[in-house]
Amino acid sequence: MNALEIKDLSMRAGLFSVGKLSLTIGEGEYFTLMGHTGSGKSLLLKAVCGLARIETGRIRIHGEDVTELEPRFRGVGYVPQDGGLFPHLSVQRNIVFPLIVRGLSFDQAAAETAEVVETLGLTPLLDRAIRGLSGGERQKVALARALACRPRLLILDEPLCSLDEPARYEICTELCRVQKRFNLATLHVCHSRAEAEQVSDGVGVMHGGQLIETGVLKEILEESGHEAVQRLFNINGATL
Ligand SMILES: Nc1ncnc2c1ncn2[C@@H]1O[C@H](COP(=O)(O)OP(=O)(O)OP(=O)(O)O)[C@@H](O)[C@H]1O
Repeated sequence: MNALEIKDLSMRAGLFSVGKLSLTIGEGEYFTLMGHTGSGKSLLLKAVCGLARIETGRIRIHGEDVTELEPRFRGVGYVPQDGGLFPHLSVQRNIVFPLIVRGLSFDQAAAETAEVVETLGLTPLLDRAIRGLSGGERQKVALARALACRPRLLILDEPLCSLDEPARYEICTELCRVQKRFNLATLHVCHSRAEAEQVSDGVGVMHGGQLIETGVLKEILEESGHEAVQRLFNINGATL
């Protein structure tokens, strides 16, 4: 069974429109969504999370039609572009937050998230304030919070854009490890070819609200005839 199936999705935001767009992500697959700024990547992620209204189409997660479901019932772990952490709460309070909202006590939520905290090496940081954390540490906390509810699908919107190359490489390695550990299908928006090469099983390229390429990155780089793809990856001297 596929982890995510998007069929004939269309949506609007102001003057911008997306679609009709179809995309399938397999069980345990790490799928990276790329494209120039303003091509509709974040809108698509928000539609899958249930945070943006769609006009047509269906969204299925592990076979269940979630098109009409509220975000909290979709089983999606979402890391937004800015991480979305609560600055006034400690690291641990941030991580357990989604479980507290669902009615668990703090102790239950702490026990439930212990494995994720341990896997991401966050135990020494649990009592720290968000304010003093490095960019990489914040990204790990945001990731732990997204994993807290044991999602069926992980969605990451440019989670590493504020990091320098070594930190990005380290977190990418960590991401891959966690993703494989939990066999979690992942949809990850990124702008970095190096990042996409490091983590992806499959890649999609968006342009003007359309998904213009999907497949293995190496083949897209070698074979795509789309000018927008060639510009995105600076192929044949085409520049951004
Ligand atoms: N609420 C909104 N109202 C009006 N226009 C919107 C709204 N949300 C998004 N848009 C427009 O839709 C287009 C696509 O936005 P989106 O955030 O999906 O781009 P993106 O591909 O994620 O870009 P980036 O890589 O810069 O994050 C943009 O032109 C944006 O200005």
